[in-house]
Amino acid sequence: MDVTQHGPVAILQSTVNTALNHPLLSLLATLILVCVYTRIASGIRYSAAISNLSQSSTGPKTVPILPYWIPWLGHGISFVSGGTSFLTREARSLGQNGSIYALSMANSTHNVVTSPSIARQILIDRNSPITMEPFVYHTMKTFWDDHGSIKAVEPNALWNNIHGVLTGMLRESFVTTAIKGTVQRVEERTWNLVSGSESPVDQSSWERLANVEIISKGSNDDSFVAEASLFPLLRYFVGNIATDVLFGHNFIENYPDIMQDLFEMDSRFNLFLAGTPSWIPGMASASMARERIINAVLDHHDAYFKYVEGQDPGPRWSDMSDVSTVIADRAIEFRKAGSAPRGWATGNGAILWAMNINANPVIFWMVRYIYSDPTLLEEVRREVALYVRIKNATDNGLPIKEAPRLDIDIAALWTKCPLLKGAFFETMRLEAASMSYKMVEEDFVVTESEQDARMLGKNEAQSYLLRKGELICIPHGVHQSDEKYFRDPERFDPRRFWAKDVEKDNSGGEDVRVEYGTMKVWGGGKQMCKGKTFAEREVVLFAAAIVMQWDMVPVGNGGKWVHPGRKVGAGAVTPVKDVRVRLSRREAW
Ligand code: HEM
Repeated sequence: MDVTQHGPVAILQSTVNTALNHPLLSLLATLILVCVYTRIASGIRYSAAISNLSQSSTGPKTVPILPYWIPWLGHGISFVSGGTSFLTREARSLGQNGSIYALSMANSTHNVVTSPSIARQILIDRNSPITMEPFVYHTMKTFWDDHGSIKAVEPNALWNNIHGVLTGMLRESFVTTAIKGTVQRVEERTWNLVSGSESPVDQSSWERLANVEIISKGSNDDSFVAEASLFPLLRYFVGNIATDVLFGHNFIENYPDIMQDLFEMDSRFNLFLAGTPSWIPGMASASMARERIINAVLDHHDAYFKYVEGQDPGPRWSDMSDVSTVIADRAIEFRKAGSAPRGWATGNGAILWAMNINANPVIFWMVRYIYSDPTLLEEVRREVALYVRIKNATDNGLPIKEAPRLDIDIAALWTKCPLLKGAFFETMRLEAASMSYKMVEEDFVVTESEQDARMLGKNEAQSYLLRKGELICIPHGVHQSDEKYFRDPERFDPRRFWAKDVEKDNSGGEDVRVEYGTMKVWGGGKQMCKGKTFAEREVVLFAAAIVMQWDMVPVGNGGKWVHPGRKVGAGAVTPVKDVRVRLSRREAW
């Protein structure tokens, strides 16, 4: 048909006919048109917001939403797949306007804050009208599949009594007991991080998961050389002790594979959060692991309730006296609030998860960084030698002697070892790209500091309006890798966080202060990391013990330590490549 002869009606009719004859092609064309329209409309809106930012009018500015192609979903795919790397790229490409920008995802606005002064105002200022509650409900529903049991708990009981127990984790009473138990286990077990047993049957779970292989048996029982995959070795060694400290030794004995399930479930964190159903390929194994964790915690709590009521919880739970106060008190508060069992199982499972997803990889990275620099290794060993000693067991007169153990002064490791502490802070800067997520409860204005504005090359500080119902995402890793704040950001510098007056210090290190500065790796506000005080001691404890007890060199790469790449997840990054190392025990120093 010659449409030029028949006008607009004929054109429309012809289009409809073509669409009916080629439905798939038409659908595709419509989708492309919708995406192009979305990109143009969001681009125009973005340009208007940017030009408004550059005008010197007073009053708060609108946060520019980056342009996007796909309606409703917006930046969702890039965010889920790229995480902090994607957010960093966008922030850097915005130059002067990079202190705060917004993404559109699932039809809501997510304000991404990269300026440390705005982050501080949101996290620390108690008057900021922000909440994390919707995000917690969402995480419990999608990641933990709580069947709505957390939402069903009366809010006052949930946010005051049950959540309030977590605040106790920051108190000395919790930290002292939990750290004392951790120190004791590290003192006893570091000797057998690699036991020397060749058969997997005699090896511990972390040795089996790290594929420990004995390379040379040595001249006596203790001196051997072994190869292991360092990341699983440390992740599971730490996880085993941490779980024991949190849930008690019966739990880890009854559920020795719980850590594997936890990390399996965690490997799909972003996909769970995006609402991906468990029948989608690749999700089944993580969903089954989640169900096993929930059932394990249910079993544990069932026994614990019997134990506190003076009933017999059965032979598998013969000693529940070492369940930590945080798990015990929360279980009891959940029950008092009338929660369904799935509520306390997922709620306390989440504590186990929070305890292991950051600290364990951080310990791996810290150990790797220290060994990869022979001078640093030597300096750290010299610094901690007084506080991590080796004690031979007293002769019991039997043919099989008890293994030597460490004797660790944890208080001194934290207060008198600035190099160790500095290496910990620097490891977190590079490898713990944590994220704080909040929701705005009322419209409010945030303002960057003059100093942050200058850092971005602006003449004056700017204020931004955040609107009720919008979300705030603070990706701490974007700031932690910003060369404006951390010179030569890719370089590992264990003295970077030493306070400025260190040059005047003549004490040989003891009086050096190590400060977080603008780094807010623990988040902040009501939902700040409750494990902070514990984790600070835990990380330096494990790192110091391993560094003193073991020698290690990498296998492959010509014996050089090569960065294994970063896999982004919910917590600290994990290595992309296997880090295979050769270990031998140090028996004296
Ligand atoms: C290096 C290790 C760790 C890092 C970097 C870290 C970081 C974080 C961050 C960024 C948050 C969210 C804060 C926010 O949204 O503002 C958080 C929450 C939390 N962390 Fe940690 N964490 C670590 C270790 C631990 C450990 C060892 C425990 C347990 C003993 C723990 C328990 C928790 C809990 C319970 C929450 C939730 C707090 C709440 O909802 O009130 N964390 N952590």
